[in-house]
Amino acid sequence: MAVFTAVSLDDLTHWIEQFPLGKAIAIKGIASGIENSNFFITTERGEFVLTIFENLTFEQLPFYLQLMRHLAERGVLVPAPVANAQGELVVPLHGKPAAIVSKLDGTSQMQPQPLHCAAVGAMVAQMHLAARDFPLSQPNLRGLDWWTETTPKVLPFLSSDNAALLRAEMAFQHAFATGEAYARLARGPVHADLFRNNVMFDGDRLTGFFDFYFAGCDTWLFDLAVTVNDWCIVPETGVLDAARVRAMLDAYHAVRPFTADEAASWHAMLRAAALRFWLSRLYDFYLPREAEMLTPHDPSHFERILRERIATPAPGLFA
Ligand SMILES: Nc1ncnc2c1ncn2[C@@H]1O[C@H](COP(=O)(O)OP(=O)(O)O)[C@@H](O)[C@H]1O
Ligand SMILES: N[C@@H](CCOP(=O)(O)O)C(=O)O
Repeated sequence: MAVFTAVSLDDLTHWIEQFPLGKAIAIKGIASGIENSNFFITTERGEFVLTIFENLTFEQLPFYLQLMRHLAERGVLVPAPVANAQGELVVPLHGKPAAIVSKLDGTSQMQPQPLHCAAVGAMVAQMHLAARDFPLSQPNLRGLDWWTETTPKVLPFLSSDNAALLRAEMAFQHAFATGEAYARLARGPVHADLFRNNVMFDGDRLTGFFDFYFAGCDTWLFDLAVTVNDWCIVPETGVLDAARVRAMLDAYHAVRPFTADEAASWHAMLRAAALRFWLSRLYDFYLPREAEMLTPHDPSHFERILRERIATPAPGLFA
């Protein structure tokens, strides 16, 4: 259950007066999610999602909310934040930062077919292009610096085999990230956590990307590698499914053509994306935060994916 901060209809009734949404009619806690307290709310103007941020601060939030607004204004399917009468997107509720965004239709597609992967690939490319002129900047807070900081914290908990894998992969990724091809990769604001549970489909129609709270500036290729590593695999083994990978990459390429540097970096980037989530899952598993109320995600899933990516040549980025 992921409502860490309770909000009653009474609380909402007063608080919502500052938004142009009419009267509050209903509020319902959302059980899924691990970071924040989320609610579906119904007002005279329709249905929205209210989020109370349990870990992010008032200073950190404008990047995420402004990015969502920027993308929504450019036709990328993402929840549009609602500003209050003062034009603020983040407002305190029960002493914590809170925001209201539009509700996306549909549900997550947890058994994607190539057509779903193609829709996601095309929208990822549109999102990258639409964010090029986004004026705010924030690094990917789960990037190489965080991996470097986190590695010594989790190493004591690992088997010698896994410790060796982590050390070796960190060395490989440091070398990759300081190389010449890497420096030339296109970059900008990216979602950085575009798993199946952060995308909505209404039937086969993509209705939007959400949960932008790991977004930051990083390479576009990293964003795509994170997405492929969740959408285009055989879940039990982590092996890439050729048809889904092809569908996603070709759809992305049709909107924003890949470069030769990206093609040369693709294999290392798939490994980087696997390492990123292996590390965060190890960290959440062995060093859980106090407020954590859900069973942490299984770290061995991304250990398997990382080993598989290291062992197997990557499919070509483009023909
Ligand atoms: N804008 C939205 N439109 C529709 N449903 C949403 C929206 N935002 C969140 N949800 C629902 O709330 C759930 C939890 O949201 P999520 O952002 O994943 O939480 P957390 O950040 O706590 O992990 C999602 O699985 C989804 O069902
Ligand atoms: N996608 C990450 C964890 C972040 O969870 P989310 O539900 O907020 O996307 C993982 O699978 O480790």
